[in-house]
Amino acid sequence: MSDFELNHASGRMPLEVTQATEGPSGLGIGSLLKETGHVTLDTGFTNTASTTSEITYIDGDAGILRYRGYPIHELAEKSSFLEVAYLLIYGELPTADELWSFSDAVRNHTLLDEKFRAFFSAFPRRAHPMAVLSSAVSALSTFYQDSLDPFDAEQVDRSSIRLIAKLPTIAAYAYKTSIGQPLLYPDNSLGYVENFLRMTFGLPTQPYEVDPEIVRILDMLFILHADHEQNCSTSTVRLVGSSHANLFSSISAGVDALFGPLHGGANQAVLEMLERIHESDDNVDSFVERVKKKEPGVKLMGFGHRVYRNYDPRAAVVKQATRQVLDTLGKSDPLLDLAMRLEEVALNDDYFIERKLYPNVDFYTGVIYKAMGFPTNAFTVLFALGRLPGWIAQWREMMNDPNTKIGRPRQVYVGPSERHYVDLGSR
Ligand SMILES: CC(=O)SCCNC(=O)CCNC(=O)[C@H](O)C(C)(C)COP(=O)(O)OP(=O)(O)OC[C@H]1O[C@@H](n2cnc3c(N)ncnc32)[C@H](O)[C@@H]1OP(=O)(O)O
Ligand SMILES: O=C([O-])CC(=O)C(=O)O
Repeated sequence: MSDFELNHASGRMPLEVTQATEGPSGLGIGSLLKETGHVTLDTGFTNTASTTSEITYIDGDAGILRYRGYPIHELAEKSSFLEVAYLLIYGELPTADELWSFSDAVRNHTLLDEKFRAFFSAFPRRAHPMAVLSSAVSALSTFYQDSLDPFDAEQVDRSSIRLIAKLPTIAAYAYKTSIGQPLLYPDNSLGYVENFLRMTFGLPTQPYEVDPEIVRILDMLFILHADHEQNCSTSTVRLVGSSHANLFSSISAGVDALFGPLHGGANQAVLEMLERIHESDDNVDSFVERVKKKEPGVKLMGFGHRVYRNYDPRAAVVKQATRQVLDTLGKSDPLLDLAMRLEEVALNDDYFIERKLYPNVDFYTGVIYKAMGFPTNAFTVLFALGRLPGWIAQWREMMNDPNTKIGRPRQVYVGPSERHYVDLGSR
């Protein structure tokens, strides 16, 4: 019997606690418990690795991000989203033939079952698109019962392709339903992003035209979002998958985790924050003062990151792209000037400097999505479309790792010690 079990059996406080930074190095939690009787308390996993991984490398102090070894700015400049999806999932850049086959497989699966289309009209008009997306992804498993075995490589490949192919269709249909417009079938003569934009903004009676520069920039934004190692949603995908839940269920859980404003939902929250500042008497300086006073609910959204203690390399690329999109569309947006002013004030203020708070990937994306015509509540869906290959790659890596165990953190119990039931009449 281990110390831990003895403690429990005697009814004393069950666990001694070791701070994450002080625990003996090189021991997994199982062995840590066996050898020391101590468990690591690390709320928020600030210093606990949940896995080894070959997919994404981040050096948060140096502002470095690489997918499978390739620097993010090279991929953003030279690659395409489907190529990056292949790289993340299979570990190598595809040859021309491999990319063609992969893209062709995706093209062949963009359609949703007719019965599935009816699903969208069941939601209330004002349903948040992330809630619709998560439900719809979960529901995919009911249509594709032939590809749910997490240990059958061919089935996993089929589910991966289906997800990548159908997510844009689902996202577009969630939007169309919310504004009461008819759903368009995918047009598989178009590229991945153009097809998505057409299903989102096109009308059955009119030809759809979009500037290729807008397509390129949205494709690049998807690349920038495609993976970020063990973030909240990816860890959720892994945790759910660790119980051997199928890929659709695991990804649906990832969508839910992404929804929150501290994670992917920050892109929506940033735009709402900018609009509130713009429409109110609050100017940038007084808003920043309120943030620093930590008024309840007042944060500089789109700032701060658990891993980056230096500028998020993606934020720099997004900032530059914001200007390009506005120029391409011949638009201006006072919210961009406001965001730049907020950034300047924050980056010169001791509160943010001491805490190493910089703009993250979500700070500028909202201004771009707004200029492209997306409603604010659709922004996080765009993040999900980008993050999908990363979720899939991480889930597959975990399933193929012989060391994977069901994810099951321990706790430090701080409730009452044993006490005895008191009859209702005596309380
Ligand atoms: C895609 C992504 O998920 S990127 C992140 C998107 N989220 C956001 O933009 C929301 C705003 N940012 C945040 O809430 C946080 O910075 C997070 C969630 C991203 C990271 O959280 P953590 O790593 O747990 O950092 P934590 O919340 O402990 O912050 C450290 C300190 O900086 C402060 N801080 C962190 N972010 C912010 C912010 N955006 N505005 C004001 N203060 C902040 C905290 O209040 C804390 O101050 P303290 O030391 O005085 O208590
Ligand atoms: O890594 C994180 O904690 C958040 C995230 O997903 C990202 O920045 O893309």
